[in-house]
Amino acid sequence: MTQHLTKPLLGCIADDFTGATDLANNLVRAGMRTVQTIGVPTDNQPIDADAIVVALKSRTIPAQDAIAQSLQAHAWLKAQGVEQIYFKYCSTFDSTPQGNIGPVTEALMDAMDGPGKGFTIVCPAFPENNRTIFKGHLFVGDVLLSDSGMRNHPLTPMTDANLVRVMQSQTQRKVGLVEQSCVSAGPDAIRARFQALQAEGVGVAVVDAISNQDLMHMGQALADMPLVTAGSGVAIGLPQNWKARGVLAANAAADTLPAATGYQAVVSGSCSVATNAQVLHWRQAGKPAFAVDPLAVASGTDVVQQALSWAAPQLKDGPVLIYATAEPAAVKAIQNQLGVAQAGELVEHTLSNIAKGLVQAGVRQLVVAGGETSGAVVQALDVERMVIGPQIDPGVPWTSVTSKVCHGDTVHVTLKSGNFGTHDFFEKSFSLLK
Ligand SMILES: Nc1ncnc2c1ncn2[C@@H]1O[C@H](COP(=O)(O)OP(=O)(O)OP(=O)(O)O)[C@@H](O)[C@H]1O
Ligand SMILES: O=C(O)[C@@H](O)C(=O)CO
Repeated sequence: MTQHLTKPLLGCIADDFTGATDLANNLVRAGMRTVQTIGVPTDNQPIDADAIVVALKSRTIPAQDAIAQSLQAHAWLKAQGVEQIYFKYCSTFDSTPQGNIGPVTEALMDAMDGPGKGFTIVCPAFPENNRTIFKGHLFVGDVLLSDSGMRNHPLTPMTDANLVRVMQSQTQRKVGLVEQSCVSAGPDAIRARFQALQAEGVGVAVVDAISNQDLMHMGQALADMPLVTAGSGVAIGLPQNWKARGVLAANAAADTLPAATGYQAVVSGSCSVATNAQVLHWRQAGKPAFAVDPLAVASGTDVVQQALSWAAPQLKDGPVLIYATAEPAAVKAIQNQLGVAQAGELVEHTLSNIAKGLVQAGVRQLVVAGGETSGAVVQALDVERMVIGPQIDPGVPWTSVTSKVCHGDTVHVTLKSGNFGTHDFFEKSFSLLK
């Protein structure tokens, strides 16, 4: 008997791994059966899902490489038959003056065909996680992006909150703005504004959003846009379009994972404000924690072995934390000695080897903090796909993976974006799996 597969409707390209699970989480919660792949699959086997998220690690690599990988993902998704492409970046618009958000957006726009190909939006808003956009300015909680902890990010310091200006500095296309007063007026007003902007020669519109209601309005106005570029928030407004057309069944959130087994560990390479608070909370509770010193690694000490030998005898007693997380001044001092990219890579390499060793030692519930760190860890675990499970905090679900480093066993993994999660996130994650 021929098996009937549903053709995927939405194809997503995420520029980091935590961002990919964040997006997949929002799609699953909005009723789309979602599959997340690690990198671009090497075969063209049809995937039975409503949405596919291809997770790349392209946020901070050279722009030309990010473009090449994103175009490859785009071609693969198109071959799967998706109707709409979604380029997912960070809710804090993490990028450098060289990109990669602008260059990748332009390359994807060039690759589009059909009506609407010359126009797209930019919208990192995610109100549930306190990322809002007003008059083109991105707020993190109560402060402008440029006054938030993001100004000290180790790889992508964000020092300008004006998204029109930031995006314009990364793209040849003219950037315009759809203000919140228009967004709150509803989908017709937004569509009219899109047309007016296009008539003025605008190719990319930053769209304000301060609430989920704004995102739902925007979602309707995006129904026919072939390429959407956004954080994960905009995704909550898209499924309604397919539901209205009767091509998306009402799925109860498909977030059931197999039962969790094995030891528990946290590996943290994020230096964001929220992660620093989470590490502090863990340490202040007297729970086992091992600090990775990047300078020791650089001087040739086998820190991976040290960390694994430290962890081995205590894994049976409960979760352990291994972290390189540090406050901005300490990170700066390390970067001054090692170089920014070199320090980042060194720490990612160390933490991913530690994560691999922990899984080989029997860890089957693993919390990873930090987008770049998560990318390195998931690659080290040799994983092809992630199944999305229940949400721990907005933007962060548990997932389950099949890892080749433990002979195909199931490992429960959560990839926590740097600035997501409450201060007790690590403890809460494990209690949720029980
Ligand atoms: N002590 C340290 N000194 C220098 N660099 C560090 C240190 N600890 C971590 N790093 C590097 O800082 C970078 C942190 O980026 P990562 O994406 O993992 O976290 P994040 O930016 O907080 O998360 P997200 O991208 O999800 O917001 C990584 O490249 C990591 O290797
Ligand atoms: O959008 C966010 O903030 C996250 O999904 C992310 O991309 C962090 O790396």
